Amino acid sequence: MESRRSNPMTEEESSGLIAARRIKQLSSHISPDVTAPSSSLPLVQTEVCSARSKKLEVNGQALSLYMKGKHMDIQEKIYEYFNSRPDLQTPIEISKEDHRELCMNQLRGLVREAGIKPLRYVTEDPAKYFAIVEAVGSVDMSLGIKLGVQYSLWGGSVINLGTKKHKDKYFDGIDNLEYTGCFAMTELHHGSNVQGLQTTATFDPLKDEFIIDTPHDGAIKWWIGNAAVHGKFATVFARLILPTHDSKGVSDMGVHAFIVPIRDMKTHQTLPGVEIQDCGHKVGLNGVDNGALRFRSMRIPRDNLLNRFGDVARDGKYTSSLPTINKRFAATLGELVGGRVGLAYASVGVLKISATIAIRYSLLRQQFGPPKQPEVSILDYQSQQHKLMPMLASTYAYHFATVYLVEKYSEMKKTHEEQLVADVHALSAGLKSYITSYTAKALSVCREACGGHGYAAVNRFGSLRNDHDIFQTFEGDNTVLLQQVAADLLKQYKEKFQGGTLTVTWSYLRESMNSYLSQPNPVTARWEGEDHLRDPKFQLDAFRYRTSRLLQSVAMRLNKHTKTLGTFGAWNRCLNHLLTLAESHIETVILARFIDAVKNCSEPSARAALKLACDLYALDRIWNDIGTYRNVDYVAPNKAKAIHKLTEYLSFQVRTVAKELVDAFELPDHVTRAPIAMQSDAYAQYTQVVGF
Ligand SMILES: Cc1cc2nc3c(=O)[nH]c(=O)nc-3n(C[C@H](O)[C@H](O)[C@H](O)COP(=O)(O)OP(=O)(O)OC[C@H]3O[C@@H](n4cnc5c(N)ncnc54)[C@H](O)[C@@H]3O)c2cc1C
Repeated sequence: MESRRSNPMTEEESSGLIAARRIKQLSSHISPDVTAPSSSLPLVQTEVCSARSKKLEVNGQALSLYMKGKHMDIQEKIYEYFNSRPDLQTPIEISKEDHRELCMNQLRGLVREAGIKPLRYVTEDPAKYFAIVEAVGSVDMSLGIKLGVQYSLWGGSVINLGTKKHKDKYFDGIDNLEYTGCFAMTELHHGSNVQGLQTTATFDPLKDEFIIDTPHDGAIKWWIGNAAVHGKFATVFARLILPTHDSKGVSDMGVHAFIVPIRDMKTHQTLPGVEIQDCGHKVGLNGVDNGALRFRSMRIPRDNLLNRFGDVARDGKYTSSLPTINKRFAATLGELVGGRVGLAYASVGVLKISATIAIRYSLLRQQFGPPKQPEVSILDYQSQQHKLMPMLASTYAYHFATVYLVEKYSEMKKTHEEQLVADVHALSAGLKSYITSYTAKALSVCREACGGHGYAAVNRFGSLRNDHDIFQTFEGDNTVLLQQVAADLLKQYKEKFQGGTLTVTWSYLRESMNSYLSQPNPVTARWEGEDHLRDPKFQLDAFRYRTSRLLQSVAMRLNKHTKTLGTFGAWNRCLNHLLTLAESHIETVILARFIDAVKNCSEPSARAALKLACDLYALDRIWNDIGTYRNVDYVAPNKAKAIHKLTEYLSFQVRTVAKELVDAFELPDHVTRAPIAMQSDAYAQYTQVVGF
C-alpha cells in the first residue's frame, strides 16, 4: 500500500510523486486481462513458472520458532480455553446488549476459570501482558479492549498514578474483577487536547474531601469504556482546584486523576452525584459498554487523589516532586503510554490474522488459467501479489518493530531512565499511529482480495475492520501522535545544530546527518544491480537520507514561517510536511529492526525467507516515494526502473514462500475462524456454515 500523503516539500517534488504513482498504476495494469480468453495469460505463467523453479525450501519449524514470542504458551492457553468453551464464542449476529454481557462473561471466564490474572503483568512483565491482549483480541476484539480498559487503563492508572495505599486497597479487587472500573479522561468538548479538560475536583478542607463536578455539558465524560453497564469505579481526570488565601480564593493546579466510585458495590445502582448514560450502538466494538458520566457535587475522600506526582495535605497544601504543571502533566500522561504499546502490538495481531485469511484463501481459490490447463490460484496473479505480498512483508516488519517496542517499554518500566522514557514515548506514538493506519487500510485490501466471499461476515473482515478502525483514534489520535514524533525529532535536531548537548537518540541522526544531507552521489545514483538494491546499506541509507532531508527542510521552513505566523501558525503551515517526516522516520526505525532480525536469524532457510520479505518491504517503500528520490537525483531514472522491476520480482518470490511465511504466525484454524481460510476442506466447511 502506498503512503497516505505526498511529500509536501516542494511542488515539483509533489508532481514528481504523482508522476511516479501514475507510472506505478500503469505498470500494475500491464497485467493480463483476466476476462479475456485464457490464452492471453502467458506473462503470469512464465513468471510463476520461473518463480516456482527457484522456490526456496523454508524450514517452517525454524521460522515459527524464531517468530514465536517467549509468551506463546499463555497465548496457546487462551486459545485452548476459548476453543473448549463454544458458549463463550461471539456469534456473527448478536445484539449490543447480548454482546456486552457475553464480553463480560468472556472476561470473567478468562480470569476466574482459565486463571489468567493480568494486572501484575501490567507492571512486572509487560511483554506477557501484551501477549495476553493480542490473544484475547483475536477471540473477539471487544474482549481485548474490555480487558485493556479494566487492566491497562483503570488498573494501570491506579497502579502507575497512585501510591502504595492505592495499590494495597485496589489491586486484588481489580485483578479478580470485583472492582470493575473505567478510565474517564475524554469529555464531550475535549478529546485529544487533554489539558483542556473542564471537570473539576475542588478540595473541601472542612470535610477533607474532593468535590467532583461537571461544570457544563461540554465537560461530560464521554466514550468511557465499562461505564454504561459494568463499571463500579472510574479514574476521573479533573482539574484540581485548591482554596487559596489570596483575592482569587482558589487556584487551578491542572489535570490530576481521582478514583471515583460510580455504582454501589452491592446493588450496582448508580451512586448519588453521578449520572450515567449509554453512548449507544457503535460502528464496532459493541461488546464494550461505552458510557457518558456527569458529576454533580460528587464527594470523594482526599485519599482518592492518585497522588504519585502531586499530593494535597490535610490542610490543603499542595506538594509535588515536579516543579511545574506542565512537567506533572507530562509525567502523568507518560505513565499511560502502555496503552499505545498495546494497541500497536495488537494491531499487528489483527494484520497477521487478516493477511493469513486473505493469503490462505488466495492460495486455495482458482480462477482462469491457460488453455486446456487447470485454473491457477489467484495468488499467481501479479495484481493479487501486488496487493498481498508487500502487506505480508510489512506484517513481518511490524512484528519485529513491535517486539522491539515492547522490549524497550519493559526496560523503561524497570529503569525509569529519563532518556529511555522520552524514546519510548516517541517510538510508541509513532509505531501506534503508523501501524494502526496501515492495518486499517490493509483490512479493506484483504476484503477486496477475497472477492465476494470476503464480504461474508463469517469470513471476518467486516468485524475486524469495524473493530480495529478506532485503533487509529483512541489512545491518542494518529495525526496528533505523529506530531509528537516530529516534535521529538526537531528537538533533537536543534540540540545537534544549535550547539547544545548532544543527546540525540536516533543514532543515524547523531552519527552523520551531514553526510546524508550532502549532494547525492551521481555514480551510485545510477547503480541498478540486484546485489546493490538488496544491500541493507543502500536501503537504510535511502530511508535515512529521506528522513534527514525532510527534517532539515522542515526545520528551515518552521524557522522562516515562525517570524510571520508565530509558533502555532508556522507549525500548522508545515503540518503535512511534519507528518511525512514522522512517517519517514518510523519507516526507517522499522526497516532497521527488520534488517537486524534477518541478521540474527541463525537458520539459513528461515533467514533467506526473511531476507526476501525485508527486501520487499524496503524496496516497496522506496518505490512508493520514488518521486522524492528522483527529484533530488538520489535515484537516476534507470535505477528507479530497476527498483520497480525488482519490487515486482520480489513479490513473485515472496509468493512462492507465502504459505510458509503465513504458517509461521502459528494461527490455528480455531483462531482465524474464517471458513474460507481453513487449512483443510475450506470449501466444505464454508458450505456447512451456510447450512448445506
Ligand atoms: C470506542 C471508543 C472508546 C473509547 N474509550 C475511551 C475510554 O475508555 N476513556 C476515555 O477517556 N476516552 C475514550 N475514548 C475517547 C478517545 O480516546 C478519543 O476519541 C480520542 O482521544 C480522540 O479524541 P476526539 O474523538 O475528541 O477527537 P479530536 O481530538 O476532536 O480529533 C478529531 C479530528 O481532529 C484532528 N485533530 C485534532 N487535533 C489536531 C491537531 N492538533 N492537529 C491536527 N489534527 C488534529 C484529529 O486528527 C481528528 O481527525 C474512546 C473513544 C471511542 C470511539
